[in-house]
Amino acid sequence: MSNLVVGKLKTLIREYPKPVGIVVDYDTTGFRARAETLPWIMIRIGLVAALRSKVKQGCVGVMITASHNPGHDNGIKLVDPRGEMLDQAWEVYANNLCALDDDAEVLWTYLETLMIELNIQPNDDAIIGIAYDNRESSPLLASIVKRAAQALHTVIMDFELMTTPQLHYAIHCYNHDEFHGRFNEISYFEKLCTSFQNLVMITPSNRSLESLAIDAANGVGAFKLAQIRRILKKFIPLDIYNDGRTGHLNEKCGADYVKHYQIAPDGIPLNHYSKFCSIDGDADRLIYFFIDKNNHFRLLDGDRFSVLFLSFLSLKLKEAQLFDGVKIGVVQTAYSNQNSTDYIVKIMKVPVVCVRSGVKYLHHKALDYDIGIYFEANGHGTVLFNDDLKIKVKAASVDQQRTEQQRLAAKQIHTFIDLINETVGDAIANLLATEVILFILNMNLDQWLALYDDLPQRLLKVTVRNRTMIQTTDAERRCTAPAHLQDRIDELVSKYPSGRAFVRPSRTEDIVRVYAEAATQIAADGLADEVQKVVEELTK
Ligand SMILES: CC(=O)N[C@H]1[C@@H](OP(=O)(O)O)O[C@H](CO)[C@@H](O)[C@@H]1O
Ligand SMILES: [Mg+2]
Repeated sequence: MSNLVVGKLKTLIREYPKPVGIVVDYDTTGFRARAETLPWIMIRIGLVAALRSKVKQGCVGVMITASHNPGHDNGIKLVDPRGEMLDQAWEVYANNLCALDDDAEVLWTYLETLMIELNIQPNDDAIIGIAYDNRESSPLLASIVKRAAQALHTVIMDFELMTTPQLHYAIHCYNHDEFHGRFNEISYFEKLCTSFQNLVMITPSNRSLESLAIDAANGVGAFKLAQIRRILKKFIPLDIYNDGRTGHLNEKCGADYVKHYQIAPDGIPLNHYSKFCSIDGDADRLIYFFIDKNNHFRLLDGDRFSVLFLSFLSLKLKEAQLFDGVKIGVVQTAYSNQNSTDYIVKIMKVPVVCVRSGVKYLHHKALDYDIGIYFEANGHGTVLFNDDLKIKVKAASVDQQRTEQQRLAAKQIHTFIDLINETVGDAIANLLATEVILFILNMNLDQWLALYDDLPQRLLKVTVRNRTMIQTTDAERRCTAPAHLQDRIDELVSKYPSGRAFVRPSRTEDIVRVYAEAATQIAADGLADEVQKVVEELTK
């Protein structure tokens, strides 16, 4: 066995050597970099995926994508058998393998030690499901992962072109008894579309749903949305722009661009619609926007989804007489607008917890609730419902002791749960969920926006010599290094009414992010600029 594996690894290493002196770090988004620098990493991740599958005795997912990064970048991340992100302990193994010398014997020695430690045999069964986005570099990178995993006796399921949330869901299905190891794309779309249609049909109304213009970032989501559009054409007109046929991936379009620059994307006819949304390159982020009557661009970001989904679920729980006794909570990050937090806590009387950025931290915290709603401000998030809650809601929907209105509300929640991808935030599922909530609550985007006013904010990218000089604590809201940085930020913030600012190193780009909020846009910009200067001074 060992000779065979070492032989295969030797061939792979010869084809895709590790550049000298390179150091990489697997974090919440996996590995991400210029595509041409990634092949050697694919070898290591293929091996980690195979071992993870052997340990868990289940199918592990491998997604090749760099999400909202430019088309020349790519990346890789692993999905655990329950459809969730890779267990953090395994990030260490991935990093260790990447740190080793580029030598097949050395890699094999490490793998052998790990297998003994984890009590697995080299020829234990392993299976991985692999998918990629529509970047040019994706098929080659996927082929390297497959070859490395196959060196450790791994069966490969090749899903080819898929969104990140689709892969998470596919892996969940594969490992879940009720799906008998089966997943197919059509059944996933049917699940989403059927729950959407059912929600529209059971809701008494004589209105119809207005067209939605979707900016698909020229990414993989465009191809998938085209299938949803076809199935739902009698229920809602979905018009897809930046559909990947001519434009470049994430270039002046997509959820990250629109959120970051707070402007409309290129390639979408702004005069023809009253509502728009943007998804990102791998379709796990969503944001909405519209042009108001004064011709101003108005953004509805992740915080707004938390508020909208919470409003809908609280209302329906109350109507179904189920609200008391249900533990409902919202998870946010430091990037959430303070006014959204205040609205949820003070007006809606629902607790909010702040965790560090990166969806896996939000997801983990949301599991503490019967209904845990989590969204990053950038539009990545979902809702988690625990099993007891699901049983309670289903029972209430057919309980003849309840009034028709109570049963209907329970049925609306029950059907809504089916529309949500609970494994990870799914832009396509969330877009349908948003549309149906707006329909049920009879709200337009103006009314949704009017629930609260955002505090003006500014987000800056600052290039520094070494971003790891900046260290943080308290859900990344305060700095512990370099010395005096936090005191200087506190001093600046105290000059601004409703001021708030923090600094943290990005985990996906080689930059430091500065965030500032204040009572006016001029003040938020001023605070952000002042904090940027302090960061530059103290990291020289
Ligand atoms: C301010 C911001 O949007 N940060 C994003 C960004 O992480 P950074 O570590 O800030 O680069 O990308 C992550 C992955 O998509 C996402 O989880 C996170 O929220
Ligand atoms: Mg993404």
